Amino acid sequence: MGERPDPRSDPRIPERRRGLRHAWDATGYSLAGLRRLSRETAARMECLGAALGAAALWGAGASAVDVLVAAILFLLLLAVEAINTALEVLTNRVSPGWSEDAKDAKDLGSLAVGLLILANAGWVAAVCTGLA
Ligand SMILES: Nc1ncnc2c1ncn2[C@@H]1O[C@H](COP(=O)(O)OP(=O)(O)OP(=O)(O)O)[C@@H](O)[C@H]1O
Repeated sequence: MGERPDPRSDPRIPERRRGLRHAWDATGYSLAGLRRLSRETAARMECLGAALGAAALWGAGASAVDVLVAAILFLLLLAVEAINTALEVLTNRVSPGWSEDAKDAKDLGSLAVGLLILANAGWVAAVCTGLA
């Protein structure tokens, strides 16, 4: 069996640095991820939903704690959407044709996002109706 080429020898992959420089680099990579996520229609729709939810919470006179919980749930949704997008990108790369595994991977990622959308909508509905 032939040896695999070391991907780190590709000059487009930045070298790993240590300490504060590592944290600085990681922040840059996260911002690059945010730019990539902003190209996803689903992420844009979720931001629109968050804006509508914020308006509903404001109209219902939600407390600061209610708004904090809603904000944390929304950040969790964006985080899972980012991981789902990464999963889709990798799935398309590994399995460009139809496969049961690709279907499972994408459907499960979709389920994770769907559950968090339910949690977000449920929380806003509970606050607005006085249940929470
Ligand atoms: N390679 C594949 N093999 C089998 N089924 C697939 C494959 N690609 C997609 N699917 C099926 O099609 C569905 C939609 O896939 P798609 O890639 O369009 O994702 P999506 O959830 O619409 O993503 P997005 O709209 O965020 O890009 C998947 O959930 C899966 O059921």
